[in-house]
Amino acid sequence: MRPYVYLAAATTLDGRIASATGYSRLSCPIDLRRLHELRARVDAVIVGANTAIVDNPRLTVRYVEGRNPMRVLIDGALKVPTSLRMFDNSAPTLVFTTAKAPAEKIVELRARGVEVYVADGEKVDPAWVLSTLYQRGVRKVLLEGGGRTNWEFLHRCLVDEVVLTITPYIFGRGVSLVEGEGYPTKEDMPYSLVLQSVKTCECGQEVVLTYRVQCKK
Ligand SMILES: NC(=O)C1=CN([C@@H]2O[C@H](COP(=O)(O)OP(=O)(O)OC[C@H]3O[C@@H](n4cnc5c(N)ncnc54)[C@H](O)[C@@H]3O)[C@@H](O)[C@H]2O)C=CC1
Ligand SMILES: Nc1nc(O)c(N)c(N[C@@H]2O[C@H](COP(=O)(O)O)[C@@H](O)[C@H]2O)n1
Repeated sequence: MRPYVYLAAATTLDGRIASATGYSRLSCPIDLRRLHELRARVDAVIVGANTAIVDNPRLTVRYVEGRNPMRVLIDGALKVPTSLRMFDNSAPTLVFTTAKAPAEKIVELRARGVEVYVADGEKVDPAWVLSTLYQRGVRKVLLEGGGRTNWEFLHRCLVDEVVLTITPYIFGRGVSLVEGEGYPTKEDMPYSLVLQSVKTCECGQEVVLTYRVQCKK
């Protein structure tokens, strides 16, 4: 069993979630409130190591009333600094890593109240992350990127809904919504995307698309 998984992101018109320099502040304030409403509705929010390093996110609920979700970091080599804001104790925080992680970093994080799970293999299996969260009572998860982590979940059909805000920018280069090995044709995609809703943001410049992800298997 696994939780229901939302993938949320803001992209430019050319599908980037960040510029080549890592700049990613795309959403308008109204869209950020929508994101925080979603955070308040889920039990856990997941990010990958690069997002944690580049954005140093808090991953808390601040722009609306609501409880903070559990924060989950996936970082196979545990390359993030232990000074990240997400380790500040303002919400329960879990790290999924592998035996490649420096032992002293694991000790330090555990001493600071962060729960660290160490996978057996070379990589962290996203299905294992989700089943572990489910066993802990997590029923809804928000995947907040970045591109590589989005691929890791989408490629395995572990996302149920994509909530995408299209913003009026074009970067030309940078990090795409999904960064993986890719598919040669649309037929090779292991899932179909079914449009659920199209909403113009109250700011008048952004469009929020919601797609259901249907696994082909
Ligand atoms: N505009 C938006 O909505 C958002 C933008 N971003 C941007 O995305 C960029 C980062 O994206 P990416 O570079 O694609 O990196 P990412 O944030 O997806 O992190 C990838 C890293 O996470 C770890 N990781 C992920 N899955 C793993 C697995 N299964 N096993 C082991 N380790 C795993 C690895 O260290 C991997 O190198 C940042 O610039 C950030 O600002 C991130 C989230 C939302
Ligand atoms: N939905 C969305 N829109 C944007 O414009 C964004 N930049 C992001 N980024 C995500 O939010 C995290 C920052 O969270 P805090 O404000 O620090 O709580 C960032 O790391 C991305 O996961 N998302």
